Amino acid sequence: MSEVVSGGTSPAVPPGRPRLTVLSGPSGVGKSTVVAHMRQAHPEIWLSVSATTRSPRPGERHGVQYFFVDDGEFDKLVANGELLEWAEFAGNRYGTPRNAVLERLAAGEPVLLEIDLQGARQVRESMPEARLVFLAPPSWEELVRRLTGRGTEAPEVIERRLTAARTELAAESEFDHTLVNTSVEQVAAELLALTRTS
Ligand SMILES: Nc1nc2c(ncn2[C@@H]2O[C@H](COP(=O)(O)OP(=O)(O)O)[C@@H](O)[C@H]2O)c(=O)[nH]1
Ligand SMILES: Nc1ncnc2c1ncn2[C@@H]1O[C@H](COP(=O)(O)OP(=O)(O)O)[C@@H](O)[C@H]1O
Repeated sequence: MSEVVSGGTSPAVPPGRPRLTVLSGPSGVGKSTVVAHMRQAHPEIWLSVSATTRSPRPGERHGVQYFFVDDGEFDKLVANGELLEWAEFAGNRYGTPRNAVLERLAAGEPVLLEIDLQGARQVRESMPEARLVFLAPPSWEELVRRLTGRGTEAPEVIERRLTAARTELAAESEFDHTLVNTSVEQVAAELLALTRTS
């Protein structure tokens, strides 16, 4: 593939428009683990920080994993048009702050969104150039094992997430690519390649 070089000493930049990649997949499949692994080696892949009404898990910090907001604050974000997309998932609301994403894309940086199926569908509508990637578990049993083994949710919350997972798994064909999360290292490398190519 040919590369566009913008100047004598400038690094080569990938041709085409800056890439917006959306990663979705059922709760517990390993999205955060894979993204963290990829970004450890490639911090230049910018990950959008979403707003959510869910409570922080132990160790989660405001502005790092999420912007943790209450219902009233989320209502305002929606009313002011500040979210690129948003959805209710398993009893909480989640949304992508619009401006930060548009600024990064305008600066030519690769942007990654880690959002649910409903959000992915909204992005497909509003930004059809986005690349939609589905992260699938090796099996249903392994998904249950990972979600349960993470130990961050109560049994009834796990049940809600597994109910959502059935819907999400059924929608895999709507995505441009499917990656099966057997090996974190391998999937992180595949995801990196998808975020960088036009
Ligand atoms: N639509 C949408 N979904 C989001 C957003 N941020 C996170 N999610 C999704 O919400 C779901 C629940 O996220 P979370 O409570 O962090 O649980 P986890 O993904 O199991 O760790 C996951 O499918 C996330 O990808 C967002 O901004 N918009
Ligand atoms: N390839 C993998 N093999 C085994 N366990 C994994 C793998 N990827 C992730 N996990 C584990 O599965 C659990 C859920 O992963 P997490 O990244 O929190 O999922 P998600 O962000 O999709 O909800 C975590 O305990 C994580 O360590």
